[in-house]
Amino acid sequence: MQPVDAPVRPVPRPDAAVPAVEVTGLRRRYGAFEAVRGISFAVQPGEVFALLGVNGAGKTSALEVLEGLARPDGGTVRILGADPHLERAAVRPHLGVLLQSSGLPGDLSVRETVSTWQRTLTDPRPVDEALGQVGLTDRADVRVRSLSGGERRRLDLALALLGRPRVLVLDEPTTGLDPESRRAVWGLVHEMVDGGTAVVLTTHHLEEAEELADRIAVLRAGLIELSGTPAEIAGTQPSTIRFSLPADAPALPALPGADVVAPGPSVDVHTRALQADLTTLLTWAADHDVELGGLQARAASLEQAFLAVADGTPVPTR
Ligand SMILES: Nc1ncnc2c1ncn2[C@@H]1O[C@H](COP(=O)(O)OP(=O)(O)OP(=O)(O)O)[C@@H](O)[C@H]1O
Repeated sequence: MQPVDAPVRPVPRPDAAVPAVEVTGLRRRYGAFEAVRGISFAVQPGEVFALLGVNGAGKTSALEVLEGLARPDGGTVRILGADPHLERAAVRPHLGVLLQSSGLPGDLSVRETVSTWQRTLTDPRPVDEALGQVGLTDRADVRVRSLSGGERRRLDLALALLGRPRVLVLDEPTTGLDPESRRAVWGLVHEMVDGGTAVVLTTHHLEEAEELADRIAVLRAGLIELSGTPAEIAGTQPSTIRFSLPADAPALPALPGADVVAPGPSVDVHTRALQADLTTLLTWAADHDVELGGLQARAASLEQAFLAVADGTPVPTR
């Protein structure tokens, strides 16, 4: 077996046609329990890939293998063509990692923490630039233990970005951040991606996945249940037309294939033919001089698709 941290072949240059991240049939076990049960995906330079899933779905267990912190129990992981565990010395200079909890020493100041980290890197950003990026310039001389939770998270992110990584792995990057800081983090991720960095992230904020991710995989019990662009994933669920009817309205027209839920005057039509069914309803309403009160028509959201996977509702294959 190759010793950990042995000098190994360098990773390919940025212009090489190698996926930034390639995960094939990844499995991760804790004793008899298999937390990740054979997942595969690839992420290209300049792409953001989000792993979503309810608590315990296996996201962190998978990310720890990408980060080189754990070995797979099956399958392979390659970061820039190299094994992040066995070829750690080659991968590490190009990999930025934001763990779910970082455990930084509390008695160092923010500046000392960044300077210490900087010494382990080959081409780090200057400390002031790193602190400015995450809005911690004014907190540079404060001890880490005195930072708020959100400030500490931003320091974690500064450390992840410090080495100008080609691959960035972010485990719940904005948990605990206020809405303004969250937007600032999104801006930083966009900047990194524009510079060609590949990003793999997990989040419980679906609007974050919608904002950042080019592609998403939804994990359930260690398996990828659904994957695609945010729009493709949302599109696995029916759209909804919602309105209310006056008491004397005639019977609704037939809407073949739609699910019509009308517990009283309010009506929900769940449909995979939004435009056709909306046209039928509007024509019917005009013909019968009926007003569709509070009419709304909306495509399904990522949240609906996510909840359907979490509930174990079968997702139609496309
Ligand atoms: N060290 C461990 N020993 C035993 N089981 C573990 C260990 N770490 C994680 N697990 C289990 O593996 C499963 C997946 O955990 P993991 O932390 O990967 O989930 P997750 O999707 O990241 O969840 P969360 O959203 O809560 O962070 C869970 O059932 C968890 O209890």
